[in-house]
Amino acid sequence: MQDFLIQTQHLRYSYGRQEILKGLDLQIPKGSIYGFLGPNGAGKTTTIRLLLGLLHPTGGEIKVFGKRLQQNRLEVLRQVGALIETPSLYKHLTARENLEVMRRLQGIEKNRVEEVLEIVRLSADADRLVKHYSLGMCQRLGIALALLPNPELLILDEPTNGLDPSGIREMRELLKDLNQQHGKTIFLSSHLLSEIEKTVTHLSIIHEGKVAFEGAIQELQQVAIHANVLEVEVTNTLMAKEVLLNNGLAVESLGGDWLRVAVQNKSESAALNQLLVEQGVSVTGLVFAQQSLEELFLSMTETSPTVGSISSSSPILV
Ligand SMILES: Nc1ncnc2c1ncn2[C@@H]1O[C@H](COP(=O)(O)OP(=O)(O)OP(=O)(O)O)[C@@H](O)[C@H]1O
Repeated sequence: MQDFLIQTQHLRYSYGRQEILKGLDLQIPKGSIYGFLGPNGAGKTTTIRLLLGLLHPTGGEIKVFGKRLQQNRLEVLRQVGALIETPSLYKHLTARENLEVMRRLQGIEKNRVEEVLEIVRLSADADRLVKHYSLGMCQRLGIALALLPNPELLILDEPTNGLDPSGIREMRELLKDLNQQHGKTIFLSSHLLSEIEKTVTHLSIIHEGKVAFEGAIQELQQVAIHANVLEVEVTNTLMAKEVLLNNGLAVESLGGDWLRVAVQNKSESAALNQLLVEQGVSVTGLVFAQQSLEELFLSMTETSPTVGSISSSSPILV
């Protein structure tokens, strides 16, 4: 049976009357790099605060390492390293001094400072003042601080937010290294699939307080492969739309003489063409388009799903 380091069941949270999480079910496999994805304001930081016991759920349950968080908070959180938004650092101290302060406070052995500096690749800059660090270096120092007690699980809130492309690349490499060489399970949030799709092994997508997708990245890629659309140019869009709708197809106007129709695969273009011609509509253009992962993510998190959106109720071509 798969071992999950974090499990939430029907997790609910409200700020006053605003219900942010409406029954969130998450399962984070041990050994994974798990991306927690959702648009701005979806409730990612709120979920992370709940996972760290900084907020209390209004409903549902959280288990970390198989134990109920509320009853075992201190014991459980000892094995969790976290970075929420930008790390709190002493800017007038060096990286080594920042780590040293935390090491002493937590009663950790001295050589751990050198180890974590090496892991986050800051050894060469360890004696520079943090106020001269780039944002990417500050983020890596934040991760080094979280790593001091050698936790099994890391929870990171948007660790690539605001980083330039080279900072994002360094962060990706660091996360993979932490996972593969140091055995850490990593839960990270992001609002951009493109930033994390090369890094994560698993992910979930939240939309309107619930999970719209959860699974391995390959499963999402499979969904995208099957999420095809046909773009059709016709002489009479009104009539074409009626024919397609009458045949149970999801149709969207693209402007001009073009319509977009959801299909299962390329071979269905011929059937659609025939259907329109038989009903007296001339087809002057047909383009088959496969959704990218990013388009799939956007369609899953749009307020009203469109033709390209994927759900078990997505219409399928005859
Ligand atoms: N302390 C608070 N009091 C009231 N509402 C809040 C508070 N914190 C967050 N919210 C609201 O809860 C919703 C979710 O916020 P949250 O920060 O969890 O989203 P997020 O997915 O992390 O977004 P972002 O990517 O923008 O950080 C938003 O509508 C936000 O305005």
